[in-house]
Amino acid sequence: MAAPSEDARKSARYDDLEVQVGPGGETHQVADAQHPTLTTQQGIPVADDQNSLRAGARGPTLLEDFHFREKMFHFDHERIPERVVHARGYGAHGYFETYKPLTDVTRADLFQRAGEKTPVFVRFSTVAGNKGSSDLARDVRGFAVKFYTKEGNWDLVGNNIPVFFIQDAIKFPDFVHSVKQEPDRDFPQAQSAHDNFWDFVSLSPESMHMIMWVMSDRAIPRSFRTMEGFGVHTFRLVNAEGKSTFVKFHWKPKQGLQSVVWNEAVKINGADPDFHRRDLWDAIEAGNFPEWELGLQLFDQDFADKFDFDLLDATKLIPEEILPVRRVGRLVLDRRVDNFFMETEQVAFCTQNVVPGIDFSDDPLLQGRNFSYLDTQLKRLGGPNFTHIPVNAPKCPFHNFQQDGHMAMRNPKGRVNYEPNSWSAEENPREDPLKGYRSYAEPVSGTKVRIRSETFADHYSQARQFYISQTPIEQAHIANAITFELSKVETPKIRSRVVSHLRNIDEDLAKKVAEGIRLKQMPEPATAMKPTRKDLPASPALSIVLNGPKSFAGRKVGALVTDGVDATILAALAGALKEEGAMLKLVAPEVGGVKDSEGIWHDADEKLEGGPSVLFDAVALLPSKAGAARLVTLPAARDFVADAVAHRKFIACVEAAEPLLEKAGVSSNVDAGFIPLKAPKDCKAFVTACRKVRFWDRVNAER
Ligand code: HEM
Repeated sequence: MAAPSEDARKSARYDDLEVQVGPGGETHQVADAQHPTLTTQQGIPVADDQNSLRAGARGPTLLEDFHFREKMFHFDHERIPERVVHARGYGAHGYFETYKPLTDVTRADLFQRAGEKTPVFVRFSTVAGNKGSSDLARDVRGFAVKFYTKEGNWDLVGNNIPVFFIQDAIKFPDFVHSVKQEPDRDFPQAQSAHDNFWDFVSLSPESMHMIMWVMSDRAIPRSFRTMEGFGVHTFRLVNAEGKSTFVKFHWKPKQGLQSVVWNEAVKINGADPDFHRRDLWDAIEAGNFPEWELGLQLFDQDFADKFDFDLLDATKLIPEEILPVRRVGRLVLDRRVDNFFMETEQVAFCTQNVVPGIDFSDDPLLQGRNFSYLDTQLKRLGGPNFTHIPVNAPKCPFHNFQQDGHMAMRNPKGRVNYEPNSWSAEENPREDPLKGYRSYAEPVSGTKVRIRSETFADHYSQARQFYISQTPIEQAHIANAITFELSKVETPKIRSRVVSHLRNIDEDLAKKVAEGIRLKQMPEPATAMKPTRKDLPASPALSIVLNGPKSFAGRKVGALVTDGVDATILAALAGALKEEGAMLKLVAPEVGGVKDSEGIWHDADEKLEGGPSVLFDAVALLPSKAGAARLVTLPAARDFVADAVAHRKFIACVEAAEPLLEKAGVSSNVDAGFIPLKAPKDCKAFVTACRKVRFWDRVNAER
């Protein structure tokens, strides 16, 4: 039998595409003017990427097939360890612009000139879940910013919550073990609603302030774009004269604060587990660049001495009403990554990456973090040279004598690799006492002890202050969240112990939770090292609802449409949203789209079953009469409406949608959150109403 020819290919057409097929029917696409030649990693041109080299068309694969070997070897080694915490994240590039020089408080180069733009890379993340977990987990969000300044990289590795669970870094492994999946069963994934977490919490009263925050809507943000960020610890700024000023860092979103409600979060996780990353990607692609202002709370030792709490304790914050936040610049994210792995996955933040003019405090949590990040990245990124990866490399000139190690890409040039030396060489850097980093000369002395300072012992006062600073709906959400989580805890003693701590925070909250989990007997309040201070006033800055957006810009309306949708209303709605800077997404029974009342075709953005109302900030019900008759037969259409009502969204509806409202069991529920669209001009009123984001006054709506 004649040997089969490798050239025996025929032309074939798959609808719009012309290809070649081999004798086995496999598709071949060949290099041409638009498509460069495929090569191996060694640059060798590849003739056939569909078939391995075999002894005969049906024979065994040959060991000499270097192309197959290289391709499979590389694939086999694609994975690297995920981060031990904050594994799931999403990043983007942008810049930071300084408003005014801050020479009075810091010599940090990026703060020296008004209008100076410093490139940044930002990575947002959840903490507990694995890399493939859902975005809307109830969790803290990481908010890590790498500033590529002219005097080196400064990493502000923060969170969207200004306090933390623990006071001393030595508890971090225990805390993280407790919140991640339980070790014997490896579940639950990305959830704190389980025994181990609440067991740890119930035995760690220092976590109570943070618990109030993570059980609040802060832990289920609508978008990375609508959350604040915080450096958490007290840091130091140091000016050219060596004077130190303490600082707390804040990021204030220009988009305003906005969160989802829990029932919505649960459903978003099913409908679109990538909700937050898609949102950031879409916003940047649409030119809708998210912005935050950098805020500083600046204070000196006198303020610290007079303040009610220890500024070295990361479970405490300074209310903005006591110490206003000075806004000093803006962060704009205007460029998505080119490649997720190269940038977002390989970026390595570290609290120890500080530049001249920025320094640490003795916060024992911060001190421990300073050790942890480099250590973990050595393992995660496989060697000490991860600063050679472009996303981690400084963008200013840099020179040192560090060399070799796995994957070294830029050893010093020339003969010199040590100093002092007597060579004059191409690359021969020297230290610079004037420009170089100098640690703040803080006098330090003390007895070597393992002891927690008594100044860290008040665990409840600020937890209470946070709770009383919330609006009633937000307080209800906190009570519901704790009730939900404790209902997943199987051990009754743990549930009861948590309530014993809540009694030290707010009796009414403790009662609501106790009733919610149907506790047989109310526990005594937990022994408190320091009694709860009830005189701390509410801080309105801590509420999300009181700090919502000023406009509907950057938000999305989901319009439920069918064939025959009123063309003038649809056009008016699109126009009003565009004017506001918001987006319109069409949801239709089929993804192919609908024909409007004037016979014009509109492609749909989502098929109804894949585009539930939880994905949108507000909805519009725009079916034709015949369309509504069809929608009432579709469960997904009824859920679309019922969920929008339950989640207290603004709902615009044409008259023809009435049967759908009725079928969803909500027609009797009509309130001022429903905006009838009788004429095109009503669309503007709808968009104006949407600026409030939610119609919180809807009675008994939430499920
Ligand atoms: C003792 C306490 C802490 C320790 C030991 C610790 C340790 C770690 C470790 C090992 C990572 C993974 C880093 C990597 O693989 O690149 C990480 C990530 C992170 N940590 Fe912490 N952490 C602590 C507390 C905190 C606190 C209080 C914050 C917020 C202020 C925070 C914010 C972050 C963020 C945002 C990331 C993700 C960085 C990224 O996006 O790559 N951590 N932390």
